[in-house]
Amino acid sequence: MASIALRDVCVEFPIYNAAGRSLRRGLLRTVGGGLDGADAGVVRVQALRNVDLALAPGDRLALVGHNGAGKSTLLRVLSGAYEPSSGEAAITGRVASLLDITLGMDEDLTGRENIALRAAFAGLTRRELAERMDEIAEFCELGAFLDLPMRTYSSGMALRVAFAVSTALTPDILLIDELIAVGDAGFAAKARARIESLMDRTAILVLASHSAEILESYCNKAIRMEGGRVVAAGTVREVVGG
Ligand SMILES: Nc1ncnc2c1ncn2[C@@H]1O[C@H](COP(=O)(O)OP(=O)(O)OP(=O)(O)O)[C@@H](O)[C@H]1O
Repeated sequence: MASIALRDVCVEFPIYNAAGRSLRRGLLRTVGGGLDGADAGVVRVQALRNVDLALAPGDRLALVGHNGAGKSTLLRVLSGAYEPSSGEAAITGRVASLLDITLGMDEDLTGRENIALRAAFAGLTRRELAERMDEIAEFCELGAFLDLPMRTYSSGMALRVAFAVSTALTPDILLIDELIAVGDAGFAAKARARIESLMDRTAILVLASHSAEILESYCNKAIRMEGGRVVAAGTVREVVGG
């Protein structure tokens, strides 16, 4: 069964070449996170501080907070991309994350080869991939381009491939950092429908967004982050409005 349990999770990024006073002062004025400059020459950005979170099937969590509050860092901990610097993160279930979706695509491989590579990373078996390849290829609407190296693609074409494969499998846990429009108007409508269907089918959804309207339509609970901490939790209306 899908579940997320974070206990006292902290994530910090040590920055080793930030000894200069002006840089340090500059960093201290930044919008989010938190800084601990205790060690000589090392500034530590505290991206998450003592975060506790428990989610079960049926939970659709909205992540709210200003730029730099820690939302993306939290999503990356949930995706397994970041290990907590301290505390514990226990994530059970197959995770699909729509974060940095084009990251790791190899420009020298064809779109089809990149799909196979990404599918393998996402945990699809060869058989699952074989069953889904035609549908993924069709969804991209790239015709013969799918068998050309991705360096011949426009950025929108690369995004179509990344999006199609990232959304090809029903996950237990779905992580989304802003619902971005993918491609031109026609493709964007098709992409939104595909994400909505995925959101309906996943057991747990975590969605970070700056849009109250989007969060209210898709989520049933919310947390607000500030300086890497969870500062409020409740219904979407309470947290987004507060
Ligand atoms: N790789 C990194 N190295 C150093 N600091 C980082 C790194 N990633 C994030 N941070 C810092 O951690 C803090 C939280 O950043 P994060 O990206 O999680 O915020 P966010 O809430 O997602 O913001 P946004 O709404 O702008 O996407 C910020 O202060 C940011 O500068």
